[in-house]
Amino acid sequence: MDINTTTLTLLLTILLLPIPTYLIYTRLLHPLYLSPLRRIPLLSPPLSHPVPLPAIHAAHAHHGPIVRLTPTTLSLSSLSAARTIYITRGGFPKPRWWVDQFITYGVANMVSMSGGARDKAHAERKRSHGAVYAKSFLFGPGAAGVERIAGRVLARVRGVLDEVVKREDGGGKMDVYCFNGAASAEFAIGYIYGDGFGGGGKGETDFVGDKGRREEYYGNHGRWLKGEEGAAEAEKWMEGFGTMLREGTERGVEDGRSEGGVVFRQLRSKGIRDDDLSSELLDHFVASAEATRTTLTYLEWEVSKRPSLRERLTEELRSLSRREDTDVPDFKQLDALPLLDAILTETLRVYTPTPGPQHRITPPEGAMLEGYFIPGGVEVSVSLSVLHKNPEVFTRPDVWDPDRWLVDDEEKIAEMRNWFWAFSKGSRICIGKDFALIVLKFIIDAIYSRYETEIVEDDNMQQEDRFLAGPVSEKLVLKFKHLRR
Ligand code: HEM
Repeated sequence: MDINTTTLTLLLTILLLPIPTYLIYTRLLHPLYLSPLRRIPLLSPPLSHPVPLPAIHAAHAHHGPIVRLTPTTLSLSSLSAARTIYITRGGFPKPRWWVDQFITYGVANMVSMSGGARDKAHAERKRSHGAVYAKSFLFGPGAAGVERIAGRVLARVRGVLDEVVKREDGGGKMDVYCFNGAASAEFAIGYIYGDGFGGGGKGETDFVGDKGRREEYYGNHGRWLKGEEGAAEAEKWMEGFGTMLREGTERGVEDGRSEGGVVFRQLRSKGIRDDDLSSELLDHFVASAEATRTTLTYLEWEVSKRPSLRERLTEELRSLSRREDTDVPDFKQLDALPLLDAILTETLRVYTPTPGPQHRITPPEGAMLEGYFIPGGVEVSVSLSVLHKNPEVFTRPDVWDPDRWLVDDEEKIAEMRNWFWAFSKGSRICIGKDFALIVLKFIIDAIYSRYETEIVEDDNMQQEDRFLAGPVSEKLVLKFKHLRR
């Protein structure tokens, strides 16, 4: 060995030695002997972040209510841990890497704020929405506006479905995934931005009637949410779309053509303007356009497999009183229908639109979880579908069975409701929960009070493993047939 080779070997050893040392320390010594979390079972073999949802389910089935998914991140599955993490004293904040993914226009909106007991900005932003999404408003002072939007949107939904049924070539067949999104998106546009949109005129949205328009929107929406190739351009497109809606609404208000949507007016009254306003409103719109289409699509899929359940649902829907001019049902009655509510709740339980980990970080003073002291700054989460598939609470948890919500046992129903977290709970509870539920019920009524549905194509209907989890195929083809009145 000459001097050059020796020097080179020495140099390489000095340079490369830290790598195995680092790996041995972080993968072996620290997690096994030094970490304050070392007594908590560690997923084996260790997977890297993010851990697939099926592996999280399996880890809890094997190790119980607390498990280390990676040496430094914890998953929990008990109701008491969920309450500590998300509810008690405002819950824990979200980690920075997580909220940063939801920033649009370079400004933090409600979703992209950390939250938790110390984040006054999040609490303030949530308060600035006032009561506009609360059930007491939607069913009280806001009811006339909701009914007006329902009359317009549902007439279009029925119009498109009637066309589909009549069409000789298609024989009643339609891919409903995108269409479902369009129907709920139109409700959201009306409520958030106002009646000036969705009329089908120039510059308006008409997602229900205009297939090209909704496909253009959902193409960008999907690429952006999934972070796929082209995500940066898609984000720009989405921001342009949000600005177009916000500025169009402002112009409509200025020249007296529109009074602006309920949410737009509320946020403007709190001084929220420009990109800040665009960002907040766009976020609500995206939430409406995504989570509701997942729910509607799985609901239609399950109902289409069960003709006798569909008959029960139709009978229930046909018992409603309706407005003669618009056919919109009385929505207090609609909201109180037991079978409809059971079918919707069961769909949200089994096919939770956000089934995976709801990431949080322990506060600086640390916290007790499942009998362990967890120091501050540790990433913890509960996966909503892990709560929803607890076999001790939900018998045969993977089976979609709406009748489980109709048993004559108040205690059992209360227990299941406690474990039902589709909209999360605590300070980060979905602000659009009651709006989403009534919109979904309106659309289900527009379909199943008039049509029966049959499955034509349902390949790859399993949920994607991502935060907003629709069907892998992004497609469900149904055949619609008119029911006799
Ligand atoms: C089936 C429909 C829906 C489901 C299952 C759903 C579910 C959720 C969940 C689980 C969260 C908590 C997320 C987290 O903590 O990171 C959330 C938050 C949120 N949702 Fe929804 N959502 C739905 C529809 C809607 C609609 C229609 C809107 C608006 C009109 C909306 C607006 C929001 C907003 C703004 C937040 C953030 C709240 C906060 O940061 O405090 N969602 N939603």
